[in-house]
Amino acid sequence: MIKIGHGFDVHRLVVGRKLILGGVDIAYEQGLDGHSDADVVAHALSDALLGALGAGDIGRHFPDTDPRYRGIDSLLLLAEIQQLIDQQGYLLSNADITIVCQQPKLAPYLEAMQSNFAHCCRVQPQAINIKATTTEHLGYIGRGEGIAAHAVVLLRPAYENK
Ligand SMILES: Nc1ccn([C@@H]2O[C@H](COP(=O)(O)O)[C@@H](O)[C@H]2O)c(=O)n1
Ligand SMILES: C[C@@]1(CO)OP(=O)(O)OP(=O)(O)OC[C@H]1O
Repeated sequence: MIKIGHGFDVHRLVVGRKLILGGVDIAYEQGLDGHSDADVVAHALSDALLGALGAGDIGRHFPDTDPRYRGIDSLLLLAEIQQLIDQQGYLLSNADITIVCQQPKLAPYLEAMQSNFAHCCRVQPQAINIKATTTEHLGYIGRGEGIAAHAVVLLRPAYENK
């Protein structure tokens, strides 16, 4: 049986933090606030994968009250989630991700994010599609108060008998 999952996350932009998206360190005057590295794109993908597994969300697996996750690289969390997918006998078929961000321009960084996610999830880069869009200056994202990301994934059985 194939399984679908959806993930959504938002983090606030603040001065004095690095901007890490999809594991890529992006040159910008603000970064995302959070207990972890606040990689909103990795979090949306992680939630989509956990959703497809029927395994809750990243807050349940990696609570923001746990000092082990302070400042953690969210790609490490994604790699742990990939282990759960392996254990349940599934493979990632494809992921489609949309980053909602007024600024900065993300197009130059999308390929590096794709490569990071493909490495963590052990798939070909073509299985991971990442898009960026603004909100045409509307709302909290348009005012530059934060960045959001959406992800949908399909998992397929690794073995014939599932
Ligand atoms: N942070 C962003 C947002 C968008 N892009 C690219 O610009 C294109 C146009 O964006 P609209 O919101 O005006 O539709 C979009 O398709 C992306 O290719 C970007 O690089 N960084
Ligand atoms: C991964 C975690 C760990 O603290 O990251 P945060 O930076 O707190 O990000 P959020 O998306 O609010 O919740 C997920 C958390 O579990």
